[in-house]
Amino acid sequence: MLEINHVSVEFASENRVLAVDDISIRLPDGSRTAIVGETGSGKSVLLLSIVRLLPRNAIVRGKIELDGENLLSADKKRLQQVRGGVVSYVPQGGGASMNPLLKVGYQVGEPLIEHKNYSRSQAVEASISLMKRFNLLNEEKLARSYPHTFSGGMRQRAMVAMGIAAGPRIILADEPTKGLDDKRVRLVADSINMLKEETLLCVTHDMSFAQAVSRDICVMYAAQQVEFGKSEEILNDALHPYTRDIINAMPENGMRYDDVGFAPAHGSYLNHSDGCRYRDRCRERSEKCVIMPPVFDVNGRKVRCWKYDSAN
Ligand SMILES: Nc1ncnc2c1ncn2[C@@H]1O[C@H](COP(=O)(O)OP(=O)(O)OP(=O)(O)O)[C@@H](O)[C@H]1O
Ligand code: NI
Repeated sequence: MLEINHVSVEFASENRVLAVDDISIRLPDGSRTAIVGETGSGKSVLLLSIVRLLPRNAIVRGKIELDGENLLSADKKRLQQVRGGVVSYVPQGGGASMNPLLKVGYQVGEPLIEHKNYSRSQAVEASISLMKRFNLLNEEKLARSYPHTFSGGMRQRAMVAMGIAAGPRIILADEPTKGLDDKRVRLVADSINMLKEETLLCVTHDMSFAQAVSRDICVMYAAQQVEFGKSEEILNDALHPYTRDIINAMPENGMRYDDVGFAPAHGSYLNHSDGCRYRDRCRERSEKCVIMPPVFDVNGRKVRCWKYDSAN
């Protein structure tokens, strides 16, 4: 079980930026959660905080517990064991983060050398069978090729294969479908859905992809969690006005994502005194929204919106 408990991340640059504001998500073993939200909402920073890969000017508060062990206080050696071995992180922009100078077979198998003491040739063997699991086709040849000979979609899938090579229990994937066409998005979704037992936490811009790979959805807006619940319920009946807006913006609903608008200027929300951050864009705002709403529980759904204040 991975538990993100009241986690906040602030960057101590000239202008302080609160990139993640008091996020709590429980990830029981085998759970599949998608984090959705627009550019700058703090999705990547949240994933990076779990594997402790944030730059040094980041101040992380709260707790991130792996079976009760707080990863925020783990030492370097322990983190090395956890990363790749227990929790694997598939970075954003799959292809771009592959090393252009190393053959794909070696790169995909590298976590096995690092965490399972495989020899180089054993690791390449294993990576070929992993790539077969992901139907990359011509896997032996691919293993001997350099990343630039892969298409974007193949690289993404090779990255996911690399992420699971050492058999981690928890997979964190950042935008594994970024820049891919619909067909390739489906291929990545299929690859991810082949993983049955692992816990998945996947960041995406794409609601349809979130629906395809997750059972729970966490919606982030301006560093906060605004809605959390079962994917099916959220897609059928979104409660937060922002969630509703992004669902209406799904291509099949005839609107483009960008039409929804943009998040407020970053760093402008270091405190809660400005009220609900979605207020200016919200079609359902009321006088109460000048006060920051807390997270309300609506039949198991968590929603940060005054509309669901049962004291009303
Ligand atoms: N090293 C850093 N120093 C200062 N601010 C940062 C740093 N890294 C990220 N931020 C800020 O933190 C906020 C959240 O960024 P983050 O990358 O998590 O957004 P995101 O939701 O992943 O967006 P995208 O969908 O574009 O990937 C942004 O305002 C960003 O500018
Ligand atoms: Ni990101």
